[in-house]
Amino acid sequence: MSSPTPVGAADPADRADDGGLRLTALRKTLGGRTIIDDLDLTVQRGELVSLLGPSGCGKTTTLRMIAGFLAPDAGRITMAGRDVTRLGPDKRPSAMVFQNYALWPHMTVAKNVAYPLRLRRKSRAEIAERVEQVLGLVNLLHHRGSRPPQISGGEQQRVALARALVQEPDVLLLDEPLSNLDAKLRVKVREDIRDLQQRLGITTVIVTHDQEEALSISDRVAVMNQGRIEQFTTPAELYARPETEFVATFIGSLNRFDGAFDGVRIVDGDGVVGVRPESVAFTTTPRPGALRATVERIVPHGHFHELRLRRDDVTLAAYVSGPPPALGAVGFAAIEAALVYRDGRLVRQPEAVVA
Ligand SMILES: Nc1ncnc2c1ncn2[C@@H]1O[C@H](COP(=O)(O)OP(=O)(O)OP(=O)(O)O)[C@@H](O)[C@H]1O
Repeated sequence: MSSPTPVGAADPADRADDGGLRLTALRKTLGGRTIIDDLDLTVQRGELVSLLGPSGCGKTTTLRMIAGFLAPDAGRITMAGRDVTRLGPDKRPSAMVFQNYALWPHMTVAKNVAYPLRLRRKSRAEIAERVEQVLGLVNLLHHRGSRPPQISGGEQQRVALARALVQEPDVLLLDEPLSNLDAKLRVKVREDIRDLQQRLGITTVIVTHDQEEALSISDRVAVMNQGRIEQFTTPAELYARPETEFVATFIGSLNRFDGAFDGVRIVDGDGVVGVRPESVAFTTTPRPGALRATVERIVPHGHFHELRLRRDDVTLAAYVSGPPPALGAVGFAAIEAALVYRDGRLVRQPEAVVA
């Protein structure tokens, strides 16, 4: 028998909360459209979670609600076990790094970083000490007297990060933190962020539309689609067992066929079969169930090649390591594993087929 929870009593779910971040039944309507719909998400203390999804799926809206810049229409947000749903950004134990960094161009790096502490009326001595400490953490001590326009994009990003960290937040929020950096710097900065996040053990949520970025630095990834979370799991699990057709298509590359899979080949059926290019083996000798196909295109990717194979009106992407076959060569494409979806949901685990 259950009794109603008395008003003001702690929610049992909160007591189980280990101190991270919890979103419960979050909802937001903007311009007459439901942008976020009944969204639940639990981020453990010290965990790094990415919100990943296509443009317009509601990632930034979710992050802004977590930060307190946007009020949800319904639902609850707790941080470190405390309900913060009705608190403004400055009253929450969270700090945000904005996509455009939002630095004051006329202030020095040190003054930018000190800014949130000055707002909180910390003493001069404490401010000086904490600013030095955090500039050390992000390797920017030598730039403490520079102004943002005088330093590089990557350095500006570190100033923005330092300005968030100096607040010693329980929850660190980053909105597309790497989108303004060039490809090479992006990889370095994302590793730096991950490194720092792990060293400080800080609960972190990152918004990104870049799957490689999300998969490479996150403990878990929440894939969003049209205001909902499609799947929330580890990067490895997300890739190996995408639970919906949307996730399978969004993460990595996929050969997509209408039909069913009999363990060796695509057959008639009312589902969708997804085959990763690395699950297609291309050989010169026939194999049971393999499709005779021609190498129509070869794309080098450094340590592997991507082949486009054609048989009549069917094309198939395959990855091969080692020397690629010749263009126009005829061989046999065998499907070694497949993901099968019905009504958009995974119905069968990928399986290896021994020929
Ligand atoms: N103030 C607003 N009024 C009306 N619609 C809005 C408002 N703010 C955002 N939206 C809409 O809400 C949807 C989600 O926007 P949001 O910025 O959260 O998406 P996103 O996933 O972060 O996308 P992106 O990767 O492009 O930044 C979009 O369709 C957007 O047009």
